[in-house]
Amino acid sequence: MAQVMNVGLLGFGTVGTGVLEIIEQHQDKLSHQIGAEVRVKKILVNDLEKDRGNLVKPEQLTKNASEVLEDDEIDVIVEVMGGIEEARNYMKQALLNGKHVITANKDVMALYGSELLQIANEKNCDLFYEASVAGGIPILRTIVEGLASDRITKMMGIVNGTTNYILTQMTKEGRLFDDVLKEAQALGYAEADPTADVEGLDAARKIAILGTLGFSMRLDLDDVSVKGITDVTSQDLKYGDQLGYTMKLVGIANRTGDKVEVSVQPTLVPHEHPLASVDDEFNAVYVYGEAVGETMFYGPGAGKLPTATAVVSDLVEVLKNKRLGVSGNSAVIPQHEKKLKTDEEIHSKYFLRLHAKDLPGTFAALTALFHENNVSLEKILQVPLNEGKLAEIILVTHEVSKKDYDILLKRLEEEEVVIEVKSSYRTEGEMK
Ligand SMILES: NC(=O)C1=CN([C@@H]2O[C@H](COP(=O)(O)OP(=O)(O)OC[C@H]3O[C@@H](n4cnc5c(N)ncnc54)[C@H](OP(=O)(O)O)[C@@H]3O)[C@@H](O)[C@H]2O)C=CC1
Ligand SMILES: N[C@@H](CC=O)C(=O)O
Repeated sequence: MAQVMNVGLLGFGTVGTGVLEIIEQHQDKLSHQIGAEVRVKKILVNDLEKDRGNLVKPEQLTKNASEVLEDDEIDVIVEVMGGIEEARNYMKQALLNGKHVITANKDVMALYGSELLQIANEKNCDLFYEASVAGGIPILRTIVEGLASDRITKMMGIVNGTTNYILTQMTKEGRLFDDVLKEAQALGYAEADPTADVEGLDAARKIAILGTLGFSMRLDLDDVSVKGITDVTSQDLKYGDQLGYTMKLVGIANRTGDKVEVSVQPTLVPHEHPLASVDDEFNAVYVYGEAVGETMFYGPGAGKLPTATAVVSDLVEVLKNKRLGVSGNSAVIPQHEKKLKTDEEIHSKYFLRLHAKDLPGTFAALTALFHENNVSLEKILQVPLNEGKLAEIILVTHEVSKKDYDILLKRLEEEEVVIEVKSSYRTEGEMK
């Protein structure tokens, strides 16, 4: 009789139902790869009364976590319930009980990944989390295994499907932020609380995970400077486009020498850069390695089946390791001490939009300020507003240190001819 591998699911929402569907529909391929039948034995949910069609038998569902975590017949726990403290505790408990764990939870991995990985190592268990970054793109395995021989110096990623969907629909269809967000929620892309998506926190968690693995340096969420897309306006998108840029929420992790910078912000990417054409819920991660040069990985970053594919592929890896009697976490223990760049060491170009009095001398005053603060200009666009009483001025700088740029911004806000600094964005990805 064929061997059976029992799986316990924590959560049966968008991703959880996808996991069950893939296990059932791809059973032939899975059992061929691992030499055993994969069976979902027990599923933890919140609400036993919820209509789940005929996807599961009522006896598979429970509200009692111990029925999943303490079941000796269950070999692997798949955590797809989301949230932080409860999910962390369940994963911890599962590992302490000697069970392998797979999770799609970037919130927990960004905050408590090192604690959980340590327990996994002590207990000789696997802890895999491929689905936690960029949904269906196998980016973590690519960084840890595919590029193991290289020294990665830069990663730039569109790693949040919800915000990419919103920005794409605002840019291409002229739709309103709130309407598109509702649609992204209905499509299952957004987090239970979409604030984490639109405020950039979800992307920050993912870039912290990517940076930790890519630079082999433990990067915490607090190390990531974060700005979301809630202040981005249709005017910003329009003027960005006129100057040759597309707006994206970009996570950046870059390393110079032994120092790194990790950040997430709305960023203007040149139209010709490959990241500019990554639309809707799709994600992409651009990775630069000293030996390999430029690479880019593209695919669906959210949604039921793409995310579940990553989860079930982790499951196959766990079950293969189990048969071989090995565990696979050692490659992810950071090797380097954390060293973060200062604002003087972070360099970028910036897009700046301001309203100024339309008077003789306005430009002289502005350019004097730029000169005093070591900022030189690459592009300028001026649009008259309010019958010529006001000028909308859009500028793109050459590369400047974050320190000098922040001082310039402050000085601009105090300058008499400036009525308001409307917006300011980093621009990244100039093609060499
Ligand atoms: N959706 C996506 O595209 C992606 C999601 N992820 C991550 O995957 C995880 C799951 O996301 P998703 O499937 O969208 O979430 P959903 O909200 O769709 O599903 C959550 C599931 O977990 C159950 N659940 C939640 N809290 C508890 C609890 N305290 N006790 C018991 N059961 C609980 C819910 O039960 P009930 O059904 O009874 O309500 C539901 O079945 C999250 O960590 C998310 O960040 C990662 C990549 C992409
Ligand atoms: N809310 C997330 C889901 C996947 O991680 C996103 O929009 O990318």
